[in-house]
Amino acid sequence: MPDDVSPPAPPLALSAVALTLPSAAGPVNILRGVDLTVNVGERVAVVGPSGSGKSSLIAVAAGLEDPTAGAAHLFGQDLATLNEDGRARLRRGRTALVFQSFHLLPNMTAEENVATPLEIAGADDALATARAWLGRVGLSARLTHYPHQLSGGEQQRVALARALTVRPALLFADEPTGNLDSVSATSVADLMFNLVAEVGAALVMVTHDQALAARADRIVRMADGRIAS
Ligand SMILES: Nc1ncnc2c1ncn2[C@@H]1O[C@H](COP(=O)(O)OP(=O)(O)OP(=O)(O)O)[C@@H](O)[C@H]1O
Repeated sequence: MPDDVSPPAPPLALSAVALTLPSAAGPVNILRGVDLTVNVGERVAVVGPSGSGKSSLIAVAAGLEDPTAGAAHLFGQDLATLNEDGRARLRRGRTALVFQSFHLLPNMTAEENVATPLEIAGADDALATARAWLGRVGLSARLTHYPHQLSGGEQQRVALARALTVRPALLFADEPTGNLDSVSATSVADLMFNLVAEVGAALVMVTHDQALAARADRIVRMADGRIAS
């Protein structure tokens, strides 16, 4: 390899990240010095007791919350050096989020939900691509159904299609199977791991499910706002 080809920046690098938020009872130290680097294509599970800061870590990593101290880099860019627009541009198309409670737009059909990020990205064939992705997640027969007409597992499969259709380099998933029965959870997890591998995305996944965590390349355990191991 020529000397001037440097390796790609890690999709995510957090260093000494602290997050303190105000509350009626005074400031709460939610994250207390988190160091975490996620490499290209790496799948990381974040586990730990309730309240240990797992969702807050995702919020900072995804640029939804500003760290009080420390630095968060996405694809080598320090988020602190970017304004709101710059962060949105950096995230758009390169990161995606899947939540426990699906977060589909209720007034849009399944295919419209999946097409939306493609339209925002300026794709010409957004609806056709959305339909193809819904086929990939086994929902060809549900294209024009609204979220309330879909089961939880189906809604999460729509959310996965919506997240991955833009072929992000980094997927955040916060309890992606937390609201699903065990059969749906397994099928959503299988799809998520297959699709993440196919698009070459790194994955940062918060979960209470030990079997799901065990499928990751690495498990990070949080306790009291820190990475314990
Ligand atoms: N906006 C906020 N203001 C004050 N405290 C907050 C805020 N958001 C979260 N917290 C507190 O920060 C701590 C960490 O919350 P977080 O949601 O990150 O934990 P978690 O590990 O994801 O928990 P769970 O597994 O229950 O979802 C909790 O004690 C929570 O009450």
